[in-house]
Amino acid sequence: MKKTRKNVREAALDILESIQKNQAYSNLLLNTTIKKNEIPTKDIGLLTEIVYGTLQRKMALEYYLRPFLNKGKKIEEWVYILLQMTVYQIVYLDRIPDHAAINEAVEIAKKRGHKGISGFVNAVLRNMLRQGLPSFNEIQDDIERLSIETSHPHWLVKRWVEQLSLEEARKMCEINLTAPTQTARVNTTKISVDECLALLIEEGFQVEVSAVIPEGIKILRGNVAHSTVFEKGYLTIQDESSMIVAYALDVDKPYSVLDACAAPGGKSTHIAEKMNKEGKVLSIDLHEHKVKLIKQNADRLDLPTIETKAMDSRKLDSTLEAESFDRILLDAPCSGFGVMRRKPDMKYTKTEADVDRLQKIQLDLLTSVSSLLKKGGLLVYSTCTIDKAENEEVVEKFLAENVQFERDLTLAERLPLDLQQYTTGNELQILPQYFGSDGFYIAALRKKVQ
Ligand SMILES: C[S@@+](CC[C@H](N)C(=O)[O-])C[C@H]1O[C@@H](n2cnc3c(N)ncnc32)[C@H](O)[C@@H]1O
Repeated sequence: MKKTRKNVREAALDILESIQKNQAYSNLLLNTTIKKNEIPTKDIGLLTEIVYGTLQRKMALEYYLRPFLNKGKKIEEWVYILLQMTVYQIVYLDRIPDHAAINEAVEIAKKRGHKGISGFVNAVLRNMLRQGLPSFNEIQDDIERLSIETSHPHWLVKRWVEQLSLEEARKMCEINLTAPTQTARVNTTKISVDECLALLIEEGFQVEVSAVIPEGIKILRGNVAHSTVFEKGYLTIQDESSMIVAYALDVDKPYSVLDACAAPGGKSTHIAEKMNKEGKVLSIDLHEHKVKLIKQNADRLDLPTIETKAMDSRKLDSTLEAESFDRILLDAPCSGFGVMRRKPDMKYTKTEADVDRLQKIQLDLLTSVSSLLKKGGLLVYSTCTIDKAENEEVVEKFLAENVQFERDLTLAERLPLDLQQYTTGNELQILPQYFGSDGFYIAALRKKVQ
């Protein structure tokens, strides 16, 4: 039987439809669709852009389309998605002529549906071009306008405006619509930053040193996951904000460290590198398959001081010896609002109830691991979210119940100079707009000696 391959826009429509139906992850679907349809390398960029862009801007695209759709008339889901992805190309992709985007949409509608549907698609899109797009300024309410204009759910924007300010919320919503720059951490137990940069440049990558983390680098062109430098264990792909954690944990000596939520091992490996392969790091994660990833990374980076275990860190106090670790990191499971631009589908699936559910898990984890810390030891709590309920509130509640802990007010002193400005007492909140990293939160807590 002849295999029918789909072109870029048909493939994009398939992916967006699957995400809508099954809430499957966009990155996995992209990879399988590219393989299945043998999408040529030169078209992968466009496919990725249409899929991510349409997802990123979904609410704005719906707003643009609204005046041109008959309110009472139900349209099939795939037709609605086809319209959205075409409007995305018309409005946001300058290199695609409007008529080309419309013609492609009409062809897909004809092939998948019938003449009636293709006529409808053609009419809606051409009407829109003729009459122009509705302006967001027609929306009176600030929160609603920001929500629709930047395609973030209303409840989330409201929360951010209340917790930050309208201006900060706007900056964050806007940066969430842009593609992140790849960053990586040099394994300084194997190579210096300068040598690593030189090797990457030799391999054809465009790279520069991070402005905030001494061992961090920014990749301006290319994907270093496919480099020889990566294969040799000289690099870990990691966001700059995640690299701050090992600094906060103060691991300049060969300590005994517990990383209680460790997979895939980005922070465990950084800690082991910072201790220069001395001391020990016990890296635990709930899932066996994820623990394997930590092991793989530790092996690739040649870090034998990392030991891995699959366990529930809410129950560690019954298996590990009390007060046996100098340092404990709890990089907790969280809503991930700080990494939204990497996972745009998340915007439409998370709910406010998730935040409350997560706070309970975070507190349970924190309480459980706290008994394993030596007196005078340091406990770092971190998340890749920017929501106070999962950050400041968790820390406050934990401290209220655990009087043997106090805020460690020396956090700023341990951080690279340019990051110190973002700390308040024992806490650090990074918003993505500060220096283009993910949003991230860190709190440092000390177990009192007496
Ligand atoms: C934010 S991720 C950790 C990322 C990791 N620290 C890194 O830098 O690569 C949170 C991790 O917590 C794990 N996790 C969730 N609940 C857990 C539990 N009860 N016990 C241990 N690990 C858990 C998840 O499987 C997930 O891998």
